[in-house]
Amino acid sequence: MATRTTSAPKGTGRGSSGSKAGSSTGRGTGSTASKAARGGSSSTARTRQLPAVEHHQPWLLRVVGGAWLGVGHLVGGGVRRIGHDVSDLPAEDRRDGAALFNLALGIFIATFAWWGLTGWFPDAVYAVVNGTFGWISLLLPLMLFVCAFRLFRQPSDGRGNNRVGIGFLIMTFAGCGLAHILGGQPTVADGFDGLRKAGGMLGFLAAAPLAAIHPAVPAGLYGLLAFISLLIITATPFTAIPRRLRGAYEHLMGIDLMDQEHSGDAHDRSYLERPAPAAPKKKKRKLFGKNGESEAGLEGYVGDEAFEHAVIDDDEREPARPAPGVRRPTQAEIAVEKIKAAQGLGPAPQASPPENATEAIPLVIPGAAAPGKPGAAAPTVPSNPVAPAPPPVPIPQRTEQLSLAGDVTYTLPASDYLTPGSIPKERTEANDAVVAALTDTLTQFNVDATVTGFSRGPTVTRYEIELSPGTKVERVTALSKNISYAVASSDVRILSPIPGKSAIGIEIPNTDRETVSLGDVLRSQNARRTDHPMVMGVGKDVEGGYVVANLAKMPHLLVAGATGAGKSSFVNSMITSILMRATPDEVRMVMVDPKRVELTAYEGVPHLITPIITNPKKAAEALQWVVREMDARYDDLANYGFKHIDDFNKAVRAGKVQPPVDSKRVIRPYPYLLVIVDELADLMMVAPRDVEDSIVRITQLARAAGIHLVLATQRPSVDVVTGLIKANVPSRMAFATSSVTDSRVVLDQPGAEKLIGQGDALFLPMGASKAMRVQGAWVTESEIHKVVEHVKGQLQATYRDDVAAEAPKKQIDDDIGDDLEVLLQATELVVTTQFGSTSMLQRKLRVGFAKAGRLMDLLESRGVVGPSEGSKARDVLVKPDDLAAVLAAMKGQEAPAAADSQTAALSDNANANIAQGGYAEDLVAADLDNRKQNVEYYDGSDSAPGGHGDDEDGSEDAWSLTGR
Ligand SMILES: Nc1ncnc2c1ncn2[C@@H]1O[C@H](COP(=O)(O)OP(=O)(O)OP(=O)(O)O)[C@@H](O)[C@H]1O
Repeated sequence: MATRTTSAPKGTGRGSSGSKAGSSTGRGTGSTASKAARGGSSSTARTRQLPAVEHHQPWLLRVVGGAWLGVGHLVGGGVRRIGHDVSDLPAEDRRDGAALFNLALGIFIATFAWWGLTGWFPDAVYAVVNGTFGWISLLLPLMLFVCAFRLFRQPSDGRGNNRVGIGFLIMTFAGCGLAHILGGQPTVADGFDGLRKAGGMLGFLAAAPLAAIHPAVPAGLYGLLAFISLLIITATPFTAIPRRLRGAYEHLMGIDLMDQEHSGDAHDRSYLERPAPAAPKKKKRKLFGKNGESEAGLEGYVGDEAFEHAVIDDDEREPARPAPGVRRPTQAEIAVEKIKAAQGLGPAPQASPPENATEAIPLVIPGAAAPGKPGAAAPTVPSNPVAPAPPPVPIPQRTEQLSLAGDVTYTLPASDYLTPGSIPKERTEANDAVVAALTDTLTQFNVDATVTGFSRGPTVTRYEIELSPGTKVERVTALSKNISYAVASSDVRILSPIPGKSAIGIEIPNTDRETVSLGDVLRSQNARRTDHPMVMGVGKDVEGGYVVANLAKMPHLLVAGATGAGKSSFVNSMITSILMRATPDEVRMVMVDPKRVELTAYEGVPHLITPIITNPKKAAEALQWVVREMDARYDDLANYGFKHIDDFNKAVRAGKVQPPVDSKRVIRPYPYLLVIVDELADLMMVAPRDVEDSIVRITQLARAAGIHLVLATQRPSVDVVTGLIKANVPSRMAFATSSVTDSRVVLDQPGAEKLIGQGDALFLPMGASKAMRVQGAWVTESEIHKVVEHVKGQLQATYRDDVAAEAPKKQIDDDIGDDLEVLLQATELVVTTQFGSTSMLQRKLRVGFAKAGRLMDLLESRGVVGPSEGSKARDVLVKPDDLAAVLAAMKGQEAPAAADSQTAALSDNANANIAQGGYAEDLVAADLDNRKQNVEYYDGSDSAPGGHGDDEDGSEDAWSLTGR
């Protein structure tokens, strides 16, 4: 009390606040902690008082204190470097003074208890210590060393340190009692020597009164107490004892290693060490390997994969908390089961054999009482232990992909270009304070619910609340404003329930956010689980797990958020991920950056197919080029009978795709094509119809062609992200939006408006029902520069000049050339028969296959027929009645008056064709030229190449695009 009176701010006239503080402290740890959580004035006042206290310290004390701390920091620095390095602990979190004290005391006691140092001073202290604790004093240095080690390395884990300290105290007490019984129950009358050889004075006082009843009473009681203290120190709940014992046994016997070999780790190791391919049976099954191809070779197709999803799963992540009475098997148990199964001794392991135990590891919070259960301690369980930052193991180099087409050797960037991030904190005092504040709030409002744990992510911590039976969920959700008030944060988000758990989640921003480095995400087990070139590091989720996703499976992504929310940083992480993992032969990119600044760093990387496009008009044209590229790829897929480009590529690599006889075409695997638009709004302003049409066309079909769109915008309004675009872009990444309306546009649900910006995002990959909160991966400018310099040093960019070039406006006649006559005949034939078949043109007009295909393309571009539909005949869009008008328009004559409407309809058709799959009139020439530039023209014999001569749409066979 005296301290509080002196430390209250002087002369501020706030005597009442001082006394209020006094009373609140009197309520115990919980309320003090809740005040800390509320931060603001109380904590500020407290920090302000400190210098005043220090000022009044005598100088000698300050010098000695400073020296002590100096030595503490020195020793602490060394201890923190041992094993798993935690040397970058923030200075304000350290407790080196207290740790050094424990260490010094331990050494001091050890000098005489262990090493028998004599002298008047050690003898005197020995007499005191040994007289008090008996031979248990031998163990004291050990306990003090453990405490010192924890305080040096985990000073912020206050509750954990207290737990260990309390455990040791109980253990000492119980040990002395036991030692007294085992030492023959000496009495004081027998002399102190007898007491010293037993449990000392403490043991005598603890055990003698009970021994009067029967010696078995203190023996049993203190034996039990010693056992309990062991559980407290090791944070082992009763229910987990068998599991821990088995775990320890298996660890000692080396069974855990076998377990790893049998499970995911083996895959990772094999990844690094590249064992001979002859031992796949023990490997975890990996369905899709490089370029999404099946490891099983050509037998597997992309379409074999059920429940496809974009996020690379974290097998090691704790699954949902098991229902009461059901326990998940441990890794070790699974290993044992597997071994038994392999030996024919038992069935293969089940995913979750029911057993009567739970997994929770309660950590007791002193003073934090569970609501509705007065006096009961609320256990706090980090529901999902935070994954430590992955050790800086280099991202494995994929040697098999290092040679590019044309015998170019390509080395992927070294993983140390991306620096490791800060070590994640598992739990800080702020977390404990929030737990106390939440508990207080629930108690105040008489809600029968308990804060059962929390998981700390980089940006927010999710606290879990479990309701007592009969308590309504609404009773907690209705408290959202009170909770915000109690924790002094307006960004509280309530999840009811946490997906996969019977618990309510309350997400509260961390006062000490952590940066998620892209390097760490790409080095994580999840990222190393696959070497698919389209995998990107997304960030870290609320449970501290690394989120890694495959862009090819999204298959298109909308990134939206207010300015400064972190979109561009996300796009940077995405591009850098690709540059780190993929060669230009595997992934090519088209970057559209109307803002002109965001993506300039990537100019010149060999993955680009065209220089970065900054002009919105050209960007719209580039999208149309993508449509054409997609169509060309589809033609190949249709001609060679594949449904997905991965399967086609696989067949090409296996030499199973041969170009048509007489063709000079060299068929190469198609790279994935990633089209990144950094500001969609700018494009939509210039050419909304064209852009929307192209996007819709690409998004509807491009997945199988290996073409993927990423559309970013800071204006997620309905005029930018139109209904059509939304319907076709299934994956969403929402950064903080300025309104709930914007959140609904992006995610179809509210939530993004509650995000706290700077990389805090809700990720909704295709197929997921609930958005996942992630802190986006962060990559610095200098890291980007290093990576870009490296890849530019490997290979020069070779741009295609037709992507964003002005589409040449050719005259119709030029386009048709000498073929006008035959085109007119073809038109007549198709319109009168209402049958859009290339083979028919070939037969009736007696033209070669290639020419029939070209005529069909011209008819499509002029809106006479619809787009190719594989082997089916094309739709005929012109009625026989309108034939005259169409023919006149083709000849360049004025359309007959009666046919005016048809001419208009014709041009409408042509426009509509853009959306439906055809090309606008003025793009046709570019398209054809484009194909000619990149293809070997199959100068057709009458039979279709590649054995597809009977296809109705055989024209498509005549044009073969050379894979780049
Ligand atoms: N993942 C992240 N981790 C840490 N900080 C981030 C992250 N993402 C963004 N930031 C911080 O937020 C700032 C703004 O981010 P960014 O430029 O990506 O926003 P934006 O949404 O692209 O904004 P604009 O639309 O105005 O370009 C960055 O400079 C950085 O300081």
